[in-house]
Amino acid sequence: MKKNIVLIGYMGTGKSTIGKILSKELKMEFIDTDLLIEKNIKMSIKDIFENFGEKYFRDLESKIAKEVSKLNNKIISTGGGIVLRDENINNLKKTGMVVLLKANADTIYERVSKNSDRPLLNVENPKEKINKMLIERKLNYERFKDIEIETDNKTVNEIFEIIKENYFKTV
Ligand SMILES: Nc1ncnc2c1ncn2[C@@H]1O[C@H](COP(=O)(O)OP(=O)(O)OP(=O)(O)O)[C@@H](O)[C@H]1O
Ligand SMILES: O=C(O)C1=C[C@@H](O)[C@@H](O)[C@H](O)C1
Ligand SMILES: [Mg+2]
Repeated sequence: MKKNIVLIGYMGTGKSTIGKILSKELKMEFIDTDLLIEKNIKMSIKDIFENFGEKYFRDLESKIAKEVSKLNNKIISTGGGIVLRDENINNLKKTGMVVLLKANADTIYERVSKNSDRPLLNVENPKEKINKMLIERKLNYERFKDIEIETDNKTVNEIFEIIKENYFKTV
């Protein structure tokens, strides 16, 4: 029974992209908490935010975090705000190695600009919002990590290799 690999970090740091590679290469099932929420409620995250508000989304997210924490041998890519509630990340840490993916605001802005499906960044000045949120959330992201990776100047393959190496040291 192997530990999960749990990917945390701000939007656009590559959690879903790296998660899929880890899943394929390590032959561990891939779970994306954002996708799981959308599948369960049959609604996009954008529509959940618009129709029911952020609190409703966060409650769904906490429920999912608790559920997936019961699993083993999975690659779990999380929503960027999973660290906003201690209970979520405490649950995930029990069965998983927590990998924090980091990127600076310019890199994030460039990466998320390709896709406008992120309700919290649907504002007049997304770059300013990214900067503000990175500062507000810094401690939440840092507190629970087992390892952290700066992704700005790394290819997805380099990031994969770092996670793999660390993972096999711990299991
Ligand atoms: N190391 C990298 N180098 C270059 N591009 C990257 C890297 N990692 C991710 N990307 C690109 O950045 C974009 C965002 O990546 P991804 O969707 O995986 O982020 P995320 O952390 O899952 O975001 P969210 O929290 O919003 O779900 C994608 O277009 C992806 O191809
Ligand atoms: O950083 C956040 O708060 C979010 C990140 C996305 O993954 C989604 O979970 C949602 O758009 C909220
Ligand atoms: Mg994602």
